[in-house]
Amino acid sequence: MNILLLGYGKMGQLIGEIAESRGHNLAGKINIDNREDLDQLNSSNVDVAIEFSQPEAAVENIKWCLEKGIPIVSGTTGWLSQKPDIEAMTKEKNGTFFYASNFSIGVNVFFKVNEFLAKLMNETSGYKASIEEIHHTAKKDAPSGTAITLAEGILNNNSSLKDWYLLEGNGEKENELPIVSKRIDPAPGTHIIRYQSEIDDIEISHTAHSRQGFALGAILVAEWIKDKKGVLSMNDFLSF
Ligand SMILES: NC(=O)C1=CN([C@@H]2O[C@H](COP(=O)(O)OP(=O)(O)OC[C@H]3O[C@@H](n4cnc5c(N)ncnc54)[C@H](OP(=O)(O)O)[C@@H]3O)[C@@H](O)[C@H]2O)C=CC1
Ligand SMILES: O=C(O)C1=N[C@H](C(=O)O)C[C@H](O)C1
Repeated sequence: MNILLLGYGKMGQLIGEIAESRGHNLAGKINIDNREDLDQLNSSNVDVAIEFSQPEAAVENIKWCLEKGIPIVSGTTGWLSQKPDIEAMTKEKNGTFFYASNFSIGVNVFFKVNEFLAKLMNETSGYKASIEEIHHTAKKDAPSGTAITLAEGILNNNSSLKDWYLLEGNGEKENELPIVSKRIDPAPGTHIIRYQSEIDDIEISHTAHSRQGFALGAILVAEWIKDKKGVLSMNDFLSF
C-alpha cells in the first residue's frame, strides 16, 4: 500500500519503519515545515493516511484527507471536542475515518478489563475510584487520550460518578472521577486504575515498554481499513 504519514515525529518515524518492513511504500512524510508536499498527493497515489501529529494540527489533517477521498487513521490526542464535526464530514463525504486513543492491542484488552471491573465495583460500596497516567515530558495534552477512554469506561458503568476531572493540587470533587497526570521521562505510557477503601485497595495497570505496540496497531488498522467506509473504531477492528 502507499501510506501517507501526517506527522513525522516519534510515532510517525516508527510507523514509517515498521510499514516499510511490512512491504509498504511511504507516499509522504509530512511535518509542519513541508506541508506543500501535500499538493502532489491525492487518492490516486495514496491508499491510506496515518495521522500522528499534534492537537492543533489533527483536524486540518483529517479534513484534508476527507476532502481528497483518502481513508484516514488518526491517533492524535487532545482534539476530541471537534470529533463530532469530523464524524459529520465523514458521513457527508462518504469517507473513511478511524480514531483510537490507543492502538496497542494490550491497552484495548485493558479497556475491556476496566469496564468489567467498573461494573463489579458499581455493585460494591465503600471504594473511591481514581485514574493515574504517566507519560514522557514532551507530551502536549493532559490527561492522556487513553485516560479519557478509561474514564468513559468507568462512567458508563457507574451510577454515582457524574464526570471525570483533571486533579491538580488538592481540589478533589464530590461524585466525580479524578485523573492525575504525571510527566516523567522516558515513560511511553502507563495507566493505573485504583479503587481504594479503608479496608483494602484494588489496582489494575497497563505499562507500555516502548511505542512499538501503538505503531504496529496503527499499521494493522491501516491495512484493514483500506476498502471500508464510515466512522470506525477499535471495537470494529477487534473481535472481542
Ligand atoms: N493513539 C495512540 O495509540 C497514540 C497516540 N499518540 C499521540 O500521537 C500524537 C503524536 O505523538 P508523537 O509522535 O509522540 O509526537 P511528536 O511531537 O514526536 O510528533 C508530532 C509531529 O507532528 C508534526 N506536526 C506538527 N504540526 C503539524 C502539521 N500541521 N501537519 C503535519 N505534522 C505536524 C510535528 O512536526 P514539527 O516537529 O515540525 O513541529 C512532529 O514531528 C500525540 O497527540 C500523541 O498523544 C502517541 C502515541 C500513541
Ligand atoms: O503522547 C503519547 O506518547 C501517548 N499518547 C496517547 C494518549 O494520549 O493516550 C497514547 C499513549 O499513551 C502514548
